[in-house]
Amino acid sequence: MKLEHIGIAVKSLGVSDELFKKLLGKESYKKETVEREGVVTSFYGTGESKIELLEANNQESPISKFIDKKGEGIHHLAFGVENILEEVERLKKEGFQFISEEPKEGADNKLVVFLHPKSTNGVLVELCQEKQ
Ligand SMILES: CC[C@@H](C(=O)O)C(=O)SCCNC(=O)CCNC(=O)[C@H](O)C(C)(C)COP(=O)(O)OP(=O)(O)OC[C@H]1O[C@@H](n2cnc3c(N)ncnc32)[C@H](O)[C@@H]1OP(=O)(O)O
Ligand SMILES: [Co+2]
Repeated sequence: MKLEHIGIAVKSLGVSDELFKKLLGKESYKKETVEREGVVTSFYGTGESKIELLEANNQESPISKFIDKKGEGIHHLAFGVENILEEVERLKKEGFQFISEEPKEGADNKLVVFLHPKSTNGVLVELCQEKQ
């Protein structure tokens, strides 16, 4: 597995895009809304991995809840896999708990699933596979 992206919960993409543009010395290469997750995303390439900024677009969004409880900051780690269904089966056998085992459409042309942070040392983990 490779670290594909780090998801960062932000209150305002307008503000945080300015900050990350200054920090990384480059523009976001893509902005995409994923309605099902209640998020607007903005991506930055950083070598082999990416930074995914996440702003909530409604009050029920996981990002709204996260920011209300913990404030802005690292929200999840995403690992890129070749075959997401095989990885789900492998990790289930290892005792990990999934929020949902069925891969769903994520951002940036990916299928995604999430492991529950309670089974991964308090860190929300996403698995993602490039869509064919
Ligand atoms: C853009 C698409 C995609 C991509 O392509 O990259 C994305 O990245 S989408 C990102 C947003 N989507 C998600 O986060 C989906 C998965 N998350 C969830 O299903 C939920 O957020 C959750 C993890 C199941 C928590 O939901 P819920 O139980 O309703 O919220 P609570 O606020 O009650 O939290 C329960 C418990 O979990 C802790 N928690 C919540 N979020 C995180 C987190 N990101 N990292 C670590 N821990 C988290 C929360 O603190 C609570 O803990 P306790 O207080 O100890 O019970
Ligand atoms: Co993500």
